[in-house]
Amino acid sequence: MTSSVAPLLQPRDNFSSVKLLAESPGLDSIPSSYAYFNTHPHESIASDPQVSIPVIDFSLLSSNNPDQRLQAIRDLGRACQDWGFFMVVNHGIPESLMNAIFDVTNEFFNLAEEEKMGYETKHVLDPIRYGTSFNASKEQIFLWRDFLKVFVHPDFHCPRSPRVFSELLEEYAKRTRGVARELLGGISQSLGLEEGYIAKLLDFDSGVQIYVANYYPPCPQPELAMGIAPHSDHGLLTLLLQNGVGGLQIQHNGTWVNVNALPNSFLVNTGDQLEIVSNGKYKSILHRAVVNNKMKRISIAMVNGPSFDACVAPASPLLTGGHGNQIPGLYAPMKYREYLEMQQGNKLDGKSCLDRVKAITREAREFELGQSRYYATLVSNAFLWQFFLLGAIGVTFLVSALLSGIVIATLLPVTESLAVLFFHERFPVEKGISLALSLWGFLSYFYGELQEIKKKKKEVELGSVCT
Ligand SMILES: O=C(O)CCC(=O)C(=O)O
Ligand SMILES: [Fe+2]
Repeated sequence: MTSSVAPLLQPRDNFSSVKLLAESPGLDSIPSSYAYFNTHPHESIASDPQVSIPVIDFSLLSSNNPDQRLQAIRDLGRACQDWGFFMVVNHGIPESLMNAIFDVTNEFFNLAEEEKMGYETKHVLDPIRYGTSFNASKEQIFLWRDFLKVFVHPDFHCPRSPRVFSELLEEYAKRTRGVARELLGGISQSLGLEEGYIAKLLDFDSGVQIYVANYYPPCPQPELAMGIAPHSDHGLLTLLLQNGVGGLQIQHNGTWVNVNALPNSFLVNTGDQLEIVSNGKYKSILHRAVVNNKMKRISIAMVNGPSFDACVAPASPLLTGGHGNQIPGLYAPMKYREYLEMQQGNKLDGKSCLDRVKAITREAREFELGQSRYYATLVSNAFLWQFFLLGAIGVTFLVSALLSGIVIATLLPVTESLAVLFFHERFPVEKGISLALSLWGFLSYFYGELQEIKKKKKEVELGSVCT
C-alpha cells in the first residue's frame, strides 16, 4: 500500500472542487488533507468481494394478484430487517430517462467552475447546493467527492443549466417518488400497519425529496482516499443509481461489503426516519463509497423523507405488544426539518445523529422518577435557564461583566455540590478543585471590592479634612 502523500497543499484554497484537483497536471499523490485512511486506521477495508443483496421485484408489489403482493411484502420486510438494503427491479422507470439524468448530471459537473460556484451556499437547507467533501467547514480530512444537492419536492428547484436539466429532473423526481411511495406502502404493511399509515403519519405527499449527485473523479491513491465516509441517510428511503462503476459498500454483519447493481435497477436503502418510525425494527444502514484510480464514478441518490414539519416518532401501534403490554419508544420525537439541519450541519459521522435522538429516550427510561417527570424536568430546566440568563445579562448591564461571570462560575459548582448532598452524586477530585477555584474567584472579587470601598472612604475623609 502506498502511504506517502504530498505535503499539505491547502487544496481548499487552490481548488474549489476535487474534480479540479484531480485534473491538475502531474498529480500522482493526494494532499495529506485527503488521506482519510491514514487518520482512520480503525476503518477496515471491505473484506468480501461481493455478496448477493435481496432483490425486490417491484412489479409483484404493485400486482393485482393478492398472493404475489403478499409475498413481495414479506420479502420487503425481510430485506428491511436483515439488510436495510435491497435492489429493486422492474420498477417501470424508462431506461432512457435514467440515462438522460446521468448525462445531464455529468454535463452539470463539466460546467465552468465559476458557474457551479454560483450554487455554493452557506445554509444546509438552501434549495440548490454545489460543493465538495460533505461539510468542508467542519472537516479536517476532506472527502474525494464533489456534490450537487437539489430540493425537488415539495417545491421544485433546479440549476438553470444545462438547459434540459429542469425538465428531466422534474420527471425523474416524480417517477422515483412514485416508486418510493409504493415501497413505503409495502413496508408499512410488512410492519403490520395499514398500507398508507406511514405516508399519512409523516405527510409523505408533502414530503421532502432531495436529488443528491455525487461526483468522484479518478484518484491517484484510492487506497488512502474516501469518496463518502460511513453514514446512514436521514430520510425514509433512498433510491440510488450509479454509472456502472462500483464503489458503494454497505455494512452487513459488522463488515464492509461491496455492492453492485444489476443494469437498470435501483439500489434502495432504509434511512433514519424509517428506523425511528419502526421503533428500531428496520435499522438505517451504514454505507460509504470508496474511489478508484481508473474511472470517474457518478452516483445519484434520491432521498425521500417526511414533510419538513412532520414530527417523527415511533408509530404508536408498534408500541403496544401482545396482551396490551406497553413497548418503550426508543427514539425521542423530533421534527424532520430539525433532524435534517442537525445531520447536514455536522461532519459525516456514522449514525451519530440518530444516537443523539436515542440517548434522550434512554435517559428518560432510566430516570428514577419516571419518563413524564424526566421530560417535565427537561422542559422546566430549559425555561428556568432563560431567567438565569436574563439575570446574568442584568448584572452585566447594571454592575459589571466581571461580577456576572463570577456569579455564573460560582453557581455551577454550587449546583454540583447540591447534587452531591441531596442525590449522593460522586465527588471526585476535579469537582473539588473546580469548587475551590470558583469560590476563590468569588471571595477575591468581594475582597477586592471591599478594599476599593475602604480606599474611597478614606479619600473622602481626607478630602473633607483638607477643605
Ligand atoms: O455514491 C454512492 O454510492 C453513495 C452515495 C451516498 O451514500 C449518498 O449520497 O448518500
Ligand atoms: Fe448515503
